[in-house]
Amino acid sequence: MGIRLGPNRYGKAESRVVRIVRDTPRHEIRDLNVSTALYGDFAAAHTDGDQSQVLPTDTQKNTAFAFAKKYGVDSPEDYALVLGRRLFEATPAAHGAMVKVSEYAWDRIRVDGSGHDHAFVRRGGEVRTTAVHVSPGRTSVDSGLRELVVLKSTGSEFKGFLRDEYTTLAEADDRILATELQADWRYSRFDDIDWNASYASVRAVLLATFATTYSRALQETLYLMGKAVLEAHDEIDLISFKAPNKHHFLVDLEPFGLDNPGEVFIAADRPYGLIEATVVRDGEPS
Ligand SMILES: O=c1[nH]c(=O)c2[nH]c(=O)[nH]c2[nH]1
Repeated sequence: MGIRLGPNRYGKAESRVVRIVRDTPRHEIRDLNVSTALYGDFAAAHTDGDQSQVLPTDTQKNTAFAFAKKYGVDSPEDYALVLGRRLFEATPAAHGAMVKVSEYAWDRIRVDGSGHDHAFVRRGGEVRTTAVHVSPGRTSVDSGLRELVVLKSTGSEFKGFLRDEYTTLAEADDRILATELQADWRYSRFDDIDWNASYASVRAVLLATFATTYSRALQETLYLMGKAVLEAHDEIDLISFKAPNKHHFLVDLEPFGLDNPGEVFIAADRPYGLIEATVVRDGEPS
């Protein structure tokens, strides 16, 4: 029985690239975690110890830093596209290059009512992401966010569910709905997109929809959020969610002679329901 090399790729993971724009006293900061990978005809490196076609991961890392200087970081997407194209073109054996970027946001520290020129505080909350794939047939851009933690203290129920002999869950007419949202959306085109504006708008649509729609289940809320994004953004044809249901259980305060009409909860960290869904524009492959 023969043995052969299966799928493989290689690259530099998690280069922490911080770009400061300091052309004026008012500095700007972009803080990125960059991972690159190449795939293609790299069999000889695995089977013959032949590195002649291997662009070192060290070079990939160097390019990530050099391009932050050379081209700046207008958006994670623009940066990932130019980096991905370069790595692909620099490596004849490559069939494709992938660049993944997570961006950590910083806000200006407010002093006497205005934002400081060069002192920043890391914004809590979500991480912005993009994944760019460069290959001869197709370039794709998937952007998204992670760790967007949201909660609504009413406007959510869960009832009418299937029951069997192991079901103990009580129907909930009015519960807390909370999740730590992961969303990834796919751009159908990428030549004329204002990436930063598109990100800000998708985020705003997700939050507004979460806030203003009544929830009969997290599944319904995810679907409504995805639908709202696709309705508002014709440049996006698919959005996927991964949403842990961060359960909040009402605490029984009766032993202490206290009532508890939806006021005191225990936030359970695990286990959690994990709801995943993709919302797709009609006619698009999912
Ligand atoms: O929104 C919910 N969806 C479920 O599928 C589910 N299952 C469960 O126990 N609680 C919930 N809540």
